[in-house]
Amino acid sequence: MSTSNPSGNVLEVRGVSKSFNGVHALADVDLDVPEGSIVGIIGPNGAGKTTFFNVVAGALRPDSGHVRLFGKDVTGLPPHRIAHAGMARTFQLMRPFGSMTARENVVAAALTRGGSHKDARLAADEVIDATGMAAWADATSDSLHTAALKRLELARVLAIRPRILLLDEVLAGLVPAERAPVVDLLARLREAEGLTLVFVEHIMQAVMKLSDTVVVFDRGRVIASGEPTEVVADPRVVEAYLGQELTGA
Ligand SMILES: Nc1ncnc2c1ncn2[C@@H]1O[C@H](COP(=O)(O)OP(=O)(O)OP(=O)(O)O)[C@@H](O)[C@H]1O
Repeated sequence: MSTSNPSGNVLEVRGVSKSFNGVHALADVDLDVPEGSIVGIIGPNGAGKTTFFNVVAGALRPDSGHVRLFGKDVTGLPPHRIAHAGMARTFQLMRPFGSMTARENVVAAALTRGGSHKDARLAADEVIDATGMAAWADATSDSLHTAALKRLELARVLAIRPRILLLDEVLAGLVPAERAPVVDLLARLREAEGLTLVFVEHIMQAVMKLSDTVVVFDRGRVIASGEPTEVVADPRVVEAYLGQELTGA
């Protein structure tokens, strides 16, 4: 798929709405994600953040609106077609193959890019090192604790070598000492490989550190968007989200 997209945006979302039984999970959402940028999405529980990822990644068809990826309209395409175009995502609930080792799960992800088993094993070794999984990479996935599963989920999507990555709360369940290496890795991948990243996160330290742009969802709408320091000072954002969240972050 071409990168010669005149807008310079990897992802463009226009007027996307999605309702469930009359509940507006998304209401007329617009979002631009420039190539190589990091966009942090925040908002209270039920604001529509996961629904947004589901629509963008093809798991849900929007009721109206459009999603463009690398300049091409991908609205309503199935997830595998969108993945093939260069987008990968993580899930809040991780679904590794439990009887396989962590390493085998990462190799399986790398194989989805095509190429040989040998290439997939090399790619897996690289992300296993980068995500700090080496010590337990040969444990079966169903024996892993939450922090390890989070790392595995991240390694799995990185092994796919996406051009744009959607991360849904990859830091939740990690203690602060475990979060820093993941945040550093994401920053490095953007610098080294030009990875474009859109991430949903409640850990505000990470949001402030990583994001070029912070987008705030509330009741299905984007209520603020802009530079991190400006957005967190916006009274609407404090009222909708940060007032309660900052005390617990
Ligand atoms: N499959 C579904 N069926 C019915 N309602 C749904 C479904 N998915 C989401 N919703 C509703 O849509 C709204 C947005 O939910 P969503 O999970 O997108 O929010 P969120 O911002 O990701 O929340 P959280 O931070 O808790 O993950 C909520 O009211 C939720 O109950």
